Amino acid sequence: MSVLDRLASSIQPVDPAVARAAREHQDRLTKPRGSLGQLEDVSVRLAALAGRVPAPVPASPAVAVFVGDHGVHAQGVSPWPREVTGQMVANFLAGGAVVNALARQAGAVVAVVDVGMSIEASAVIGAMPGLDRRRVRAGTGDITVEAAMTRDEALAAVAAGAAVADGLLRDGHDLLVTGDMGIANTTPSAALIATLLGADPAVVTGRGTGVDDATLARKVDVVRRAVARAAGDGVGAGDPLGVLASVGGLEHAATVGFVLAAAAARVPVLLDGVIACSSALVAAALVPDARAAMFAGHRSVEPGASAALAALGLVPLLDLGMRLGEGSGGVLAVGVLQAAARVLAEVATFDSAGVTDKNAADGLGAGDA
Ligand SMILES: Cc1cc2ncn([C@H]3O[C@H](COP(=O)(O)O)[C@@H](O)[C@H]3O)c2cc1C
Ligand SMILES: O=C(O)c1cccnc1
Repeated sequence: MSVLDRLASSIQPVDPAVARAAREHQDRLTKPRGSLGQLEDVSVRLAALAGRVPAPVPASPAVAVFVGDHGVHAQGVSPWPREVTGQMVANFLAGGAVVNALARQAGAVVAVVDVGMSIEASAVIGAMPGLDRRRVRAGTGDITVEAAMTRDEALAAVAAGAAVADGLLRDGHDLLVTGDMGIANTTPSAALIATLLGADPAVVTGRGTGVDDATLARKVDVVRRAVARAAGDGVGAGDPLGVLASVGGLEHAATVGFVLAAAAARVPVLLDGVIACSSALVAAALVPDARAAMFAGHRSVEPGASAALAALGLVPLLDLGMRLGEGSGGVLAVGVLQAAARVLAEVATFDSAGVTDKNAADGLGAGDA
């Protein structure tokens, strides 16, 4: 049985009756119905995922930063050299990156996982204690001319990501967050989104680290060529694993496995930016019920992220104009997700607190207030 079959068979749909019970309980809390906006929806989704009302308040978050390099870097889609992938890995392990600071703020641990660093990137860091070494191959192929990786390599990276999630869950973590590092990885993210959604590359390709107009134009053309090359190889949206292998990245594949393993364990997984959103599209295409475990941490500035979130039916918890990756927008949303769960678990009801409930009398429904 392949890792995908195993994950798919262990992901069950949520029980709509639990979601209804959570919504009814939310509507009895001492506040005007709907006054907590999206927090109410998140609390209902968390309860449905947990299979009980209220859901437990996540107490131990963990972010996994999956690292990979990209052959398409040779096309000039990012101004940053590949070595930066490795240098940032050293920074993560030393606790000095943005994701480390935000994870400390959120009380989250940071796992750094090499699933696809290039030789150039790994050469700059040497032996790195603390790095979780699960490299499937040293960087992908240039997606404008060849598949990023083979299907077997994609499956191996999916398995690596799932194993990381399983390990974190075994260690007692109850909220997972996706993270990524890989210079040029916003390009395969756009290619995944364009292919899976049938979207125009010009609409879903963004500036990544902040490329100039000329580089953006080249990047759109690169994504267009990658999508066309994949189609020429007979790979289309109906074959999500094929799309992942053809135009994705190793950190994307690992993120797919990470998200699916969270869904299998009925544990919420906070998605970060465009790399995570493109990976989540693949995961949802493979196993639609996995969407129940997905929560969008934030709305990345990258246009592809919004396109993917809309297709997934996810509303981001934060919208701060961020465009970093690493898991930064995911860990920043940990407190919001915990707050949503805490409200449903701890706020008194009109009955228990002896507060007069005008909601029903006024005919106010959820969303009206
Ligand atoms: C110093 C530095 C830290 C980062 N942390 C995340 N990224 C982010 O930027 C990269 C993707 O953007 P592009 O496709 O334009 O190369 C990824 O490594 C992503 O994680 C970083 C990028 C840099 C340069
Ligand atoms: O959306 C993201 O996560 C992102 C955006 C720009 C560069 N790296 C990552």
